[in-house]
Amino acid sequence: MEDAGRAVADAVSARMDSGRVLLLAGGGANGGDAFVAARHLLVRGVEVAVLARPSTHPLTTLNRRRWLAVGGNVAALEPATLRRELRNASVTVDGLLGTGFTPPLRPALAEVTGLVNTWRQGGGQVVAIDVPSGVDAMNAHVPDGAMHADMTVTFMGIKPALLFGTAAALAGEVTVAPLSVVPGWVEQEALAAWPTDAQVGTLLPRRHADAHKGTAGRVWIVGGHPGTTGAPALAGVGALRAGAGLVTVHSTAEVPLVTAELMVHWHTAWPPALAQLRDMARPDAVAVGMGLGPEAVAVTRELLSWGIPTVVDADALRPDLAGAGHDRVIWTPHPGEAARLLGRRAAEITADPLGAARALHDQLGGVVVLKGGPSVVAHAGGLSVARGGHPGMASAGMGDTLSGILAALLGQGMSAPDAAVAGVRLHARAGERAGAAHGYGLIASDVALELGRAWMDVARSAPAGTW
Ligand SMILES: NC(=O)C1=CN([C@@H]2O[C@H](COP(=O)(O)OP(=O)(O)OC[C@H]3O[C@@H](n4cnc5c(N)ncnc54)[C@H](O)[C@@H]3O)[C@@H](O)[C@H]2O)[C@H](O)CC1
Repeated sequence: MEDAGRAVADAVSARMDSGRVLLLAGGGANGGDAFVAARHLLVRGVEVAVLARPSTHPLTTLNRRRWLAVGGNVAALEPATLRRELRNASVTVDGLLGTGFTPPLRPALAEVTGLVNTWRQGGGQVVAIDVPSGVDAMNAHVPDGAMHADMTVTFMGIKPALLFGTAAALAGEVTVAPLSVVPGWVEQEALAAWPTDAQVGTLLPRRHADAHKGTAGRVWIVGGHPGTTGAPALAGVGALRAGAGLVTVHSTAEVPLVTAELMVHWHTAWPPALAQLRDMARPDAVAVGMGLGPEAVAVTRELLSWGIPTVVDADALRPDLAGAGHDRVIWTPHPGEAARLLGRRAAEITADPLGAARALHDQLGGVVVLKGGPSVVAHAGGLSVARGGHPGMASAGMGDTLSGILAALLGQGMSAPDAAVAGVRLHARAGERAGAAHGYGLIASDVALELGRAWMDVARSAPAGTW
């Protein structure tokens, strides 16, 4: 609790250079964090006021006493006192309810969150402790009356509500405060990893002076059929822009020549084409399924039997292929494809992306990338959630581009888990860059063009000497 409160005080100090801080302390341990934060702010010379509900947690009672012992005051949290204090506050710290919240929000607290949300709309800043009050930490759905925060300082790993759905919009900027616990405890106990660019950057392959297109990876894109030829082309460009040395599209459709660097092998039909592919030198990685059409399952089953690093996407994401995979396969469903694979509704997938990704991994094995904002990676080592991205990425072809990126990383020798974690972040970072450059109406080609700069952003975030 001491570490937590100090982290909150650090975050508040960083957001303001003057003004009065109002801290709202609930009865549980979330309120205890607020009392600790108030004490740290006071000794730093910050003007502080505390309004509190009766303490029901022993550590909150203890820290309430410590707050009084350093000369702090505390008044009962009532609507009238809250209105008065809000008039003088620049920042309000929400320490009312944390992970102990059980919906629905009781009327007395709903009145409090309503007053603070109205104040915030007038320009005040809200810093939430652990989760915004009224948000169920484990659920992306938000009950009415929850607090709206500009920043959330959370502890002991990320919570689903801070990452997905409408709940994430209430959290504002999220930081995970390190608490002094037994080393490895967070990794073991945390629901999901939320790797920083510094961590992702260490995963990326290095390019050396003697590199050539063979060492940069030979990738096949197997997809397309008459009428859907853009998907494999976009995947091919994604692979090239993610560093693949040689990319060939194999299709029974006339794939457009979108760039001279992308090779296209036009086959007449799949059964004879598979015999041809079997006789060719195996690629270092293959991505299959994009726009592949009705023969996707048969073609994918054959490619999976080769045991090479494989990305399975789009038309190939069928329950028939469960059990046909292996450890070097990355499955890349969006929520609709995930619903088809799991026999659930898409709304169930988006309400609990971590649970859905875990269920998909149980069904398919290998590595699963449940695409979304943000994407979730599920592998034998656990779950990992991508940071960043851009809402403009909600447009056709973004998934095809991601499949190409993943195949390129596999082709450069990355393990399937590392390729998935790094690939979703590179894709998201490129989306952020494209969003900043193009504003509204992003297309997948904009994102592909930013991949090289996104790669360097992430790579350079790694500890000095890594790159
Ligand atoms: N996880 C860690 O290692 C740390 C957690 N810390 C902080 O502790 C809170 C969780 O504390 P807890 O006492 O379990 O619960 P809360 O303080 O969130 O709230 C419980 C409090 O609220 C009342 N309550 C519950 N539901 C409702 C409701 N619907 N309406 C109104 N009131 C409700 C309940 O009766 C209790 O009185 C965590 O978030 C962290 O901030 C540590 O301090 C840091 C390490």
